[in-house]
Amino acid sequence: LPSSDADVISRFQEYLRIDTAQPAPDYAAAVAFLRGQASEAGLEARTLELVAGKPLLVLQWPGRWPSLPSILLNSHTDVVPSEPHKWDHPPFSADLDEASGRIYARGSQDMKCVGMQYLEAIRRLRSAGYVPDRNIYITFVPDEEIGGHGGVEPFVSSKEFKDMNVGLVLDEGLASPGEEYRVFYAERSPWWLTIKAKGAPGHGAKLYDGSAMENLMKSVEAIRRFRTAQFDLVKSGEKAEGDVVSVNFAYLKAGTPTPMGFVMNLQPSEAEVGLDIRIPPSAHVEALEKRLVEEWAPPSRNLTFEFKQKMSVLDNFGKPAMTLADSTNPWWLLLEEAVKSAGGKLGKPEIFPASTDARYFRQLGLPAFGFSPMANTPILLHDHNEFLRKDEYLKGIGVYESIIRVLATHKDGAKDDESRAEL
Ligand code: MET
Ligand SMILES: [Zn+2]
Ligand SMILES: [Zn+2]
Repeated sequence: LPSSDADVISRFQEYLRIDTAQPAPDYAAAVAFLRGQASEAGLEARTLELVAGKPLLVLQWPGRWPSLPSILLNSHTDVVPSEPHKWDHPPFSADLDEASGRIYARGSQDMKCVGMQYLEAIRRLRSAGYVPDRNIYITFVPDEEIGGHGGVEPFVSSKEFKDMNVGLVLDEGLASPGEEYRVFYAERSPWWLTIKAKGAPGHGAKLYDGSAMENLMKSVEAIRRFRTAQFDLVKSGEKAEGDVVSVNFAYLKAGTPTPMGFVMNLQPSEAEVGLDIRIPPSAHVEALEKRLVEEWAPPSRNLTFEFKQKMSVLDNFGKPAMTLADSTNPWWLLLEEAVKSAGGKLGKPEIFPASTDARYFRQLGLPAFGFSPMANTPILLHDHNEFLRKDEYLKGIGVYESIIRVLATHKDGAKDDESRAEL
C-alpha cells in the first residue's frame, strides 16, 4: 500500500532523531532503523564491518538481468557536530514548523534526506509494480565527515564491492537557492593541516624578533593574502567556488593558560593554527606544496607542518578525478532525462566545493554524480538551524523515482550479455 505523506515525513524524522554526530555517532541505532526500513521496502540487507565499530549497510534490489552493470545509490549516516544551544530547534529534534513546513535537524540536508528518499522512491516503485533490469544497491556508509577511512575507502577495495559490478554511483550534492537542481561531476580535495611555530619566550613588554607568535603570524598574513586573492576571483565572477583553492582557519592555539584565562605578560614559546584547504582537481599541486613549504611553514622561521588529511586530486590512472558530464557519457544523458521527466531541471554541472565519498569511486574510474534534490532551499549544510522543507523533501522522492526507473531500465531490454549496449 502506498504510504501517506504523513507516514513518509515521520519516517524521515525518525532517522533524523538518531544522534549520529561525529565524533561519537550512534551507528548501531542508525543501522537498526535502516534495516527495518529496508525490510519494509522488500530489500535484501547486509551489514559489512570493514573497520570495527563502523557498520556499512548494503541493500540490494535485485535486477532482472544481474549481469548488467549496477547502480549504486550512496549516502552517509554520520553528521557533523553542532552547537545545540545556538539552534532555534534542537539539532536532533527534527521539529516540523507547521507554518513554514521546515524540518529542522542536523543531517536534514547533509544527507539523511537523500538516504531516506532513495528508500521511499523504491517503496513507491515497488508498489507500482516496477522491476529493475539492473541490480540496484543502496549503501549507508559511516565516517564520511571524517574522510571515509572507516567507510567508503576500505569498501571500494573489498571483494563485496567488486562483486557488485557497479556502473554508476550517485552521491550527495548541495541545496540550490534557485529553481534548478545542482549537479556535480568532480570535487575539491581536502588538505587538513596544522602549522606549528616555536620561538623565543620572553617578557610581554619586550619587542623582539623570533617569538613563536611572530613566526606564526607572518604565515597567517601570507595565508590570508593568498585566501583573499582566491576569494576575489570568486567575488568578481571570474571563477566558480569549486575552481579556486579555498583556505580557512579552523583553529588557533597559543598562550599559557591559567584557571582564569591566559597569562598576559608572557610571550608563549609555541603557537599553532589548523587549516582547511580545498583543492580543485585541475590545481597545480606542486606549486601549492612549494608555497606551503617556502611561505607558509618555512623551517627558517621555526615552523613545521603536519597533514591530517591529504587527499589526491588524481584518480588511480593519474588523471584529475572527474566524471564526464556531456553527451559522450550515456549515464549523464539518462540522468538529465530522468530529472526532466520528473519536472525538474539540472543546472550546469559543477565542481563540488567541499568533499564527499564520491572521490573514492571516481578514483577507480567509475562515473559518479553528486546530486541532492533540494531546489528553492538555502544552503545550510554544517550550519546552525539546518532544515529542509517538507514539500521539497517529498518532491525529491518523485525525482529519485524517475531517476531509478530511467537508470535501471536497460534501453534495449537486455536479454543477455550479448545484447548489452555501451552500458
Ligand atoms: C576529509 S573529507 C571531508 C568531508 C566533509 N564532507 C567535508 O567536506 O568537510
Ligand atoms: Zn555530506
Ligand atoms: Zn557534510
